[in-house]
This record gives sequence, C-alpha cells and structure tokens, in this order.
Amino acid sequence: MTDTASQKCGVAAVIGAPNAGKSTLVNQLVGQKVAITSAKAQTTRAKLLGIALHDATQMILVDTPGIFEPRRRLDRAMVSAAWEGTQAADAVLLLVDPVKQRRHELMPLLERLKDRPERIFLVLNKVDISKKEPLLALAQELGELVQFEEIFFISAFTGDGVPELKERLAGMMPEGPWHYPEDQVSDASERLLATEVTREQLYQQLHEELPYDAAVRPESYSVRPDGSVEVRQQIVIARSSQKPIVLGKQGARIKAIGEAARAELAEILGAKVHLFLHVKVDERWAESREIYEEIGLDWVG
Ligand SMILES: Nc1nc2c(ncn2[C@@H]2O[C@H](COP(=O)(O)OP(=O)(O)OP(=O)(O)O)[C@@H](O)[C@H]2O)c(=O)[nH]1
Repeated sequence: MTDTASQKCGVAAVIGAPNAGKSTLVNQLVGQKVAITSAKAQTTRAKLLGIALHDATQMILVDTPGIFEPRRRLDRAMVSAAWEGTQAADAVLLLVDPVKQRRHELMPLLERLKDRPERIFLVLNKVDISKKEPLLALAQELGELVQFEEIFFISAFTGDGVPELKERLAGMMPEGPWHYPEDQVSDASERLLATEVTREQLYQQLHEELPYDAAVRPESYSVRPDGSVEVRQQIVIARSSQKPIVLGKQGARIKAIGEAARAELAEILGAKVHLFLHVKVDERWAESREIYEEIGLDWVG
C-alpha cells in the first residue's frame, strides 16, 4: 500500500457500441476476470465495476452496458445507466471495433461526447484482426470529428497496446486517496457476479437459440457453516415455448449449464459452490421494477 499523500484515484468510463470489446478490455486492465465477455451483443445488463491499479493510482472502471438506441423500457434503463457513469468520469475510453464499426451507434456517441474531448481517448480495438490502412483511415476520419486527447490502437484480446493505454489513463486520474482497499478488484457483489457467470454459460451453451429477453435473477446467496457457498438463481424467460430450449432433453441442458457455471464460480470464489437453477416463465419481466433493481439498473419510467 502506498502512503495516502501520493495516491491518485479516479473514474474511467469504458463506452462503445455492443461487442466493441469493453468487457474484454476491462478484464485486461484489471488483470483478472471481473466483467463477463460474450460473442452475443448486449449482454452487459448490470453495471459492473472493475478496479485497476497502476503504481500509486487507482482507476475505477465503469464497464457500461452497450449504448444503443433505446426502444423498450429495459433498453432505456441500460442507456441511462451507461450515461450516468460517463458524465462523472475523469476519463472516457471510447472503444471502437474497426471491422464491425456499427456506425449507426457510434456516430450518436461521438456527437454526445464532443463537448469535453480533452478527457476522451479513442481506442481502436481488435488490431489483431484489422488491416493497417483502413485502421489508420478510420483513426483520421474520427479524429477530425472529435479532438480526442489521444488515439490508441490495441487488441483487448491479446493485450497488445494495453499497458501503454493503462499508463496514460493513470495519468488522467486526479490526486486523492484510493476509494477501495488494494486487494479489491471488483465492487460488484458476489451475488450479482454469480448471476453473470450463469448468464455467460447460458449464452455459451445455447448460442443463437437463447431468447434475447432471458435474464438470470439472484434468489439467494449464503455461506454455509463449512465455508461453501449456496447460490439459488432463477432463469427468467418471457414465453413458455422457450422453456424446452433452456431445459433440454430430460433437463440435460440446464444441468450442463449449471455444472459449468458452478465450476467457474467455485474457481472465482475459491470455495465449494452449490448452485440451484430454476426456470421461470414471466411474460412481463422486462417491465418489472423489482427485476431491474436486482440486476443493478435504475428504473427509468
Ligand atoms: N479478435 C479480437 N476479438 C476481440 C477483441 N476484443 C474483444 N473481442 C471479442 O469481441 C467479442 C465482444 O467482446 P466483449 O468484451 O464482450 O464486448 P462488449 O463491448 O463488452 O460487449 P457488450 O457487453 O455487448 O456491450 C468477444 O467475442 C471478444 O472475445 C480483440 O482485441 N480482438
């Protein structure tokens, strides 16, 4: 632990279109798994924090949900949670996937960000799968629209360019004592993290078959006297016709999902885990205030 007088501490928002690689970058910056990555867009429903350290600087990373045009109530809540973090941030990392740029989502973001360009880094991600010339052309084009503080070329996946970005980001943080103890890497409650782990398994094992509206709700989370953790969760789907997909033949799917999630959670928590999953059909879940609050979003009417 460094002495308090020399400490720096601030907030960095990580924003970008869905699938730009935000969660992957947060994991790299923090140096261990805190946010969940998935090949499916818009998976980050809960606002998870990662805390990265660089020498005497603590960076609180706000890993926002994908920002996109809100239509349904759920989508509006996600967008509002994302912007809330961005406004208060000492620095903003605008992450762009140069291959799938998703310009209809990127352009409105640039528009909203351009009044405080001095704290924004444009981060062109996925350089491992991009060609150099179009990448440079894109950097130039976007750099003409917004006077970014700096432009970075990285691969959040391989880690290429990430140390340089982290160092510059640390330089943006204001002086002040750390907000979190040194060993704390994530502020997300373990209970919420556990639902993220299950949701990632749902995505991985059901792929395209998984309904977009599926959510994982925490039911209970407790530590047994022997130190093992008992976790109960509900997988909420909007239609009963989706139930056989999630359950699989004689429950084989849900069993495999539960087993994989249990193993991963045990590794993260460093404890034995008992995981119980229930599938619940709730046609109105995307309109329910209670569920919003449980998954870490504010209710916006
Ligand atoms: N090749 C390559 N793939 C990457 C890179 N960064 C992220 N990906 C992949 O891109 C996909 C999306 O990454 P995420 O980190 O989940 O993206 P996200 O922006 O958090 O996505 P949302 O949660 O939907 O907003 C995953 O399959 C990642 O493995 C990279 O630098 N190179």
